[in-house]
Amino acid sequence: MATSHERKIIPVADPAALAKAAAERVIARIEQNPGRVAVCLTGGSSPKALYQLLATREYRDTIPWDRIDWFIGDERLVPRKDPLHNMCMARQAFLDRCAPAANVHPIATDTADLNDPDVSAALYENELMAFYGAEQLDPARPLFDLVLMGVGPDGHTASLFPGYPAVAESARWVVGVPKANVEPFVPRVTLTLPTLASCREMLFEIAGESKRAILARLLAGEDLPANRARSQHETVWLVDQAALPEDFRG
Ligand SMILES: O=C(O)[C@H](O)[C@@H](O)[C@H](O)[C@H](O)COP(=O)(O)O
Repeated sequence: MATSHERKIIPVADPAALAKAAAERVIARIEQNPGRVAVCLTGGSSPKALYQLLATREYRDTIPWDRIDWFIGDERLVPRKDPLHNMCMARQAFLDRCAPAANVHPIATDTADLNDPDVSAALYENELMAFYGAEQLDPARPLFDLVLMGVGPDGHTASLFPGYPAVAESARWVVGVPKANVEPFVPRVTLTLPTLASCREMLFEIAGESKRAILARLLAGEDLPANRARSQHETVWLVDQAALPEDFRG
């Protein structure tokens, strides 16, 4: 049953504990769906430890790789082998060693229209719709089992930056963003809030002292994209002690 817009905050000790807690949630989500599982990954530095953990023997041997499809919530418009490319990071951290190539769904960035994020967005929207088997999202049938997310210093999540039109987009599944609000200032492609919301669980990983200031603003309820991003079902924030503002520390 949908818990709609509630959000659960789970404090953990440090980045290692956070990666482990996230890995356990990934496994639990996979186990809850005996069919084809869809996971939407995120970029940035925060999820790297989780990705590397999933490739270790302990997790790798228990994950049914054949029935999991891996998508990405946003992409930077750089060549697909550039270290700044989000799916490239995920590939290097675990997918290339673990997942069948056909189950990995990157956003195309190596086209002749490399500088046109709208072209990449339209291609990915078509791919998501084909995977889902419909052009309208049905709240009773989420697109993703799990969506991973991070938070940027300005309160962005995916490539949904404060005040940008992409944040208000309600019809399109994927949109182009001509310029990012933070480094790298390259064009981006991002799934929109309704698309990201179409999941059984949205899982944020927030760690480190550098996140404390923005986390305080978010917890105070400021209207920022990371606060608007909610699953139609379950939303969980894993937060380590260094990121937690004093009032919230255990
Ligand atoms: O492409 C991106 O940059 C991301 O998907 C972005 O939304 C990221 O999750 C946050 O900026 C947090 O980034 P860090 O994990 O590097 O702090």
